[in-house]
Amino acid sequence: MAEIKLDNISLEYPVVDAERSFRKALLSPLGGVIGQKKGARPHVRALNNINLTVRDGDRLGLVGHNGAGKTTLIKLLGGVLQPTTGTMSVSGSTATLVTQGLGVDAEDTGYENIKLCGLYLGMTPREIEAKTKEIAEFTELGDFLHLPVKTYSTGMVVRLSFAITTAVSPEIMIMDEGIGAGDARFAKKAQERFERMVDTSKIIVLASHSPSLIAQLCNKAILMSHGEIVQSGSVEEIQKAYDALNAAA
Ligand SMILES: Nc1ncnc2c1ncn2[C@@H]1O[C@H](COP(=O)(O)OP(=O)(O)OP(=O)(O)O)[C@@H](O)[C@H]1O
Repeated sequence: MAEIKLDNISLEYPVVDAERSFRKALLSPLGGVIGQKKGARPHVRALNNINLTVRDGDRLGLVGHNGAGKTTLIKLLGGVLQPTTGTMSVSGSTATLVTQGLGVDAEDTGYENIKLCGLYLGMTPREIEAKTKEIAEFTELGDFLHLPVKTYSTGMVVRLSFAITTAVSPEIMIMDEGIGAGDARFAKKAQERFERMVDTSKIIVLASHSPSLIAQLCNKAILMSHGEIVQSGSVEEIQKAYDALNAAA
């Protein structure tokens, strides 16, 4: 059984070189909570006292304003960030799908990137070897896969990173804004592959500003604001609450 459990999670980013902009930033209506303890560096409290349980069958959408803490929560769930306080447990194989920041290295060839990104995604070297041919075919990049990624167009990089990230079959999919899918023809076959991955996963957590993407992929949602969960419920309820929040702002 797959499960994610967060107990009283808070996460603070230390702010380096903040003295100059600190006062101005205090006035901002967006973002997390900026604070400074006596004698310590300023910090941004991006997540504040988060309690959340996500179970098998849950497809959870994260909704909220810029700087609400969605990406930070995604990075925490993906193991990229550690909480400052609180405890987190994740049971189930997890893949974090972000097009940007997947770790595609422009100096390396397509094939080298398949190996390296495969490792980031939690595949074993043996699994990567077994999947390389299929990933390569799916990209349709042919001999370009022997060349450094810096020789690719933007769409070619998207094809490569999409093919790699969707080669895994995780129990838990963590996603920021969905994943890009290249030109129209590639987008069609990418959609099918992505849907297969969604169907076979047990838990999805998706942060997005797109109401239609959330409605398409999620069966529940939480509304975040200033690093806190302010409401949880059905996708419809949360979209309504978010619209109301925006209308009041
Ligand atoms: N590396 C960092 N260093 C310092 N503060 C950061 C860093 N990354 C994010 N923050 C702060 O943490 C807070 C939450 O940011 P986060 O990126 O999680 O928000 P978000 O909800 O994903 O926003 P968006 O919708 O704009 O992507 C913001 O106040 C932001 O300024």
